[in-house]
Amino acid sequence: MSSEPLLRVENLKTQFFTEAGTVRAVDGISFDVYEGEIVGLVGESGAGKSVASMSIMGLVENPGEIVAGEITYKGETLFGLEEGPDGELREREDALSSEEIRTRIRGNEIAVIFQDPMESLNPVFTVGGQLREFIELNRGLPEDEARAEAIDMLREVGIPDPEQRYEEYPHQFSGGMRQRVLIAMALACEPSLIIADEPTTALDVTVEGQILDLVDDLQEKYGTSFIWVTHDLGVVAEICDRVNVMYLGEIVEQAPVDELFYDTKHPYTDALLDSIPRPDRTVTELEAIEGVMPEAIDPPSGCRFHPRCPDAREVCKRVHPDAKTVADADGEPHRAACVKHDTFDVDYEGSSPLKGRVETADSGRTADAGSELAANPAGDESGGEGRE
Ligand SMILES: Nc1ncnc2c1ncn2[C@@H]1O[C@H](COP(=O)(O)OP(=O)(O)OP(=O)(O)O)[C@@H](O)[C@H]1O
Ligand code: NI
Repeated sequence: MSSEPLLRVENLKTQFFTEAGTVRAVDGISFDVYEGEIVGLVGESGAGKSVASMSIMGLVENPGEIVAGEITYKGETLFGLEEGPDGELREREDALSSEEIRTRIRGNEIAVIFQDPMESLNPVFTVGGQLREFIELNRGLPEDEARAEAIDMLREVGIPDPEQRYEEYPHQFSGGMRQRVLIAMALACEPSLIIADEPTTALDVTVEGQILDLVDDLQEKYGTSFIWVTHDLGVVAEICDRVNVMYLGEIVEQAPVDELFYDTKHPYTDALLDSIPRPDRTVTELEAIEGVMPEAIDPPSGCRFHPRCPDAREVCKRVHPDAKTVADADGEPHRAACVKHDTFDVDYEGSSPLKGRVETADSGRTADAGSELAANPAGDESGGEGRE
């Protein structure tokens, strides 16, 4: 791992100013992505993973705004604030303009893959035509070269008979094949970083596994870095090198992937791990996280996870923990935001355990929500009964 990260996100805060109040969607997160590594952003629905991704891409839309922090990519400032002469915060002068980010960074340097390929592919044009046009526009290649390149890319991402499939329309492709096309598109400009926002969530597990294998291979071949957004720690285990666990806009644990799994330091990560379906356990035996995640408009006092945390004590209601290094992971810091670790020095041991914690910020919804995360990891509407 080289000393300078490819991407550095420091104390990033992104908020939405809505009629109901200020949504603190991303609330002071910091993480790095080094060259050639796959970094996970994991957490339940609403944790702020997508907003964090959009912030990096400079794609936060009204009523949203990045209100604090710094984003640095290859030594250039994508976002940064400074105090102006009038004492007001303003965008730093050395920060790239939105025009520069659009033309020079997005697509060419940092590409995105979204969950739903049908939103990114135009149904009325052939798959090959769209890929070819994208390559023509972004790499300035003449049409015939771009066509050859597009076919090569389709082959590269494992589309069989690429010459023939080139002429087909998106609806003629399966979900997994469409996702492969999007990966081809993301790779087409040879970006240094790809942000993948739950690209395999809608796929069945077999196809998901194939896509993850493909990404692993391509990552090795091209040396591309990835930010992999998912709610699924199983996916994290399969492809990530390092992981950031998000809860209500914050990163509550950050560690190399093996450390995270074998020396878990945050009760929320523990709960997420317990809710992963495993072959040796059936769904009914899964331990679920109690309650649902509260709203980012009015987060709980102290530690935001305390209303659902099995380890919560009185002190957790009062003290808001910022992530600190709580262990050394082969020379890399293992960070956690939980006061049960001695580093925090707030007399957790002397504090009395919270009882009857099941009521949360909105107790009306918690009655049967105990198994929500475990039974329904995709957050879809189908319910989780019978899921393996
Ligand atoms: N345009 C918007 N206006 C108001 N609030 C928003 C907007 N977009 C996102 N939010 C809020 O920001 C918070 C974080 O949302 P985000 O989409 O980043 O979550 P996520 O972790 O990506 O969840 P999921 O797994 O469901 O995709 C949520 O509380 C969400 O309601
Ligand atoms: Ni999302």
